[in-house]
Amino acid sequence: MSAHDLSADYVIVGAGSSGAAVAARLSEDPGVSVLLLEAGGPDTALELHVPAAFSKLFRGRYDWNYDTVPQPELKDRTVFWPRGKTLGGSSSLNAMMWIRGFAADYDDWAEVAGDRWSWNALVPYFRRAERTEDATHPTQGTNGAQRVEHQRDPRAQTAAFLEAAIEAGHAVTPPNLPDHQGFSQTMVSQHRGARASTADAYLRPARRRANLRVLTNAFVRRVTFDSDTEVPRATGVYVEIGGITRHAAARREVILAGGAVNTPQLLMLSGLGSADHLADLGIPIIADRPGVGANLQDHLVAGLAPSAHSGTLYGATRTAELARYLTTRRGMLTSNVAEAYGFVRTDVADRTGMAAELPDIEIIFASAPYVGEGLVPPPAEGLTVGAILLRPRSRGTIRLRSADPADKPLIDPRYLSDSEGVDRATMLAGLAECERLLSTPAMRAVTTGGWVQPEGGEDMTPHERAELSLRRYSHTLYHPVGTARMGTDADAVVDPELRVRGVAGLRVADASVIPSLIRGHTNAPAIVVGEVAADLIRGR
Ligand SMILES: Cc1cc2nc3c(=O)[nH]c(=O)nc-3n(C[C@H](O)[C@H](O)[C@H](O)COP(=O)(O)OP(=O)(O)OC[C@H]3O[C@@H](n4cnc5c(N)ncnc54)[C@H](O)[C@@H]3O)c2cc1C
Repeated sequence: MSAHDLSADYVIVGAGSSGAAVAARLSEDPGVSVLLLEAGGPDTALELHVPAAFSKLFRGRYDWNYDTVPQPELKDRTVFWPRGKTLGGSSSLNAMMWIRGFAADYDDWAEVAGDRWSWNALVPYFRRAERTEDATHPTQGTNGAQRVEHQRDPRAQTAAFLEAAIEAGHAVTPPNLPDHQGFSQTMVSQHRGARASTADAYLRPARRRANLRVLTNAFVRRVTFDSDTEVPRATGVYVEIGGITRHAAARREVILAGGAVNTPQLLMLSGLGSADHLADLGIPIIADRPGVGANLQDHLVAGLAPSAHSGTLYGATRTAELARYLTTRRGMLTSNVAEAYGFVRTDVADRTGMAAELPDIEIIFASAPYVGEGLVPPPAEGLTVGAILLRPRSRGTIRLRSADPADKPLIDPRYLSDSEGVDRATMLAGLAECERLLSTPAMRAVTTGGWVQPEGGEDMTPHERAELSLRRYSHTLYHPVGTARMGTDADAVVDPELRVRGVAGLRVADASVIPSLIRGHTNAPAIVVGEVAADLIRGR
């Protein structure tokens, strides 16, 4: 590849959790050339690497800075949706929680996309991806690309929370078991107290390869097709670099890895989507694929933030903490904030027939009051105990605002919109469990009885606090998936080999293909999707 020639065997769009893995694996073969195009800049800034600083990146230059459309069930609020825009993508901006979910979640994928996506079939990919410190289960990798480590300096309140879980009758278990998971201290995608993104895990070790070219500040506008063939064939992408739009030609395939918001946006801009929607915007149709941008699922979280005695991350911005971090990589700044979590099954799961022994709520614990969607610094010493809706029934959409690639897409997760109200009932049951945990002796010992959020919570009933927390303060846990769903059925956007139906030479490899949300967090499965995609492309 010469400096001016933008052609390659494989053109990959997006250097995020999945895209970095695909690029690194494909370029292991010196016989093929790989061009990785990333819209964001390089990941050199210090704040990308200091764990506790992650929410300081929100609405900054490394964030696509999205907001949803108003959500009727959340008092018509818009919800802030950050997405990483740099090498590593959202793995460079995320909260570093490594939580793989349950084996049953992946077996659900296999139900719609075939056995290749079952838990048993994916275990070798988890093992290939992970480098786990003190692995406790044979399905955990110890020699893979991605560091998964213990926190170096968890807060004392985190131990109190795990004690509270036991007092409330829950089991404390090792993290990342395939089933029967209880409460655990979070393992993190970090190495020695610093963030370990997929740029660290996959791209840095591959950077000297002559056959891998990574371009940053390269904004892809759309995929190009040769429509003279029987089935339109992807020939490359138009990419804007330094204000100039150029064509990057793919000799073999184009692989979209722009994430669950930008990948459906790119597909629609390229003429793949609902024919009516594209026609409204004057976009020439390559294939009528109504599934593009549909099936959007996200994890909603609603937190309660009691006031706490000292020692929370409220103190993390002190100069002494920065000095400690820079000299020893220890102290509060190594925290990923959400230092513990646990899985619970509410009585709603029993009523609605969720398979036995599986949770419908994750309780998340942060040793700081996570308020204002993370956009404001902790206002006081406090904690957060929140409920995450693990398996939402509500489904939303990504749609284009216009035919201009620079326009932000319309994001409508339709939170809590399921007709039977199961999502809302589950969240309220989850918040009741948060209150139960907060009333244990272990939590009472570290909290003051006052409230940071909801403000004035001491004068409210638990139900009033739950209602406020859900309607006024709930927000995304940043886990959108499903907008270019894989499956064997005709409505699926991609087939089980991740090839976009209706065209040739185009695959999707990112969180968009995930057909249903896991009971966990989405970085690990996004990386695994990238690992599998590379094998599929290599014909393995
Ligand atoms: C604030 C935040 C906190 C989170 N916390 C956690 C957590 O603690 N644990 C966890 O497991 N998950 C977490 N997640 C979710 C997890 O990080 C994502 O699910 C995962 O990174 C998604 O991977 P992806 O490859 O699908 O997309 P991304 O990693 O978002 O990658 C997409 C890449 O494509 C690039 N791109 C997009 N459009 C274009 C274009 N047109 N041209 C060129 N490049 C483009 C983007 O800039 C980006 O680099 C969090 C996410 C966020 C945002």
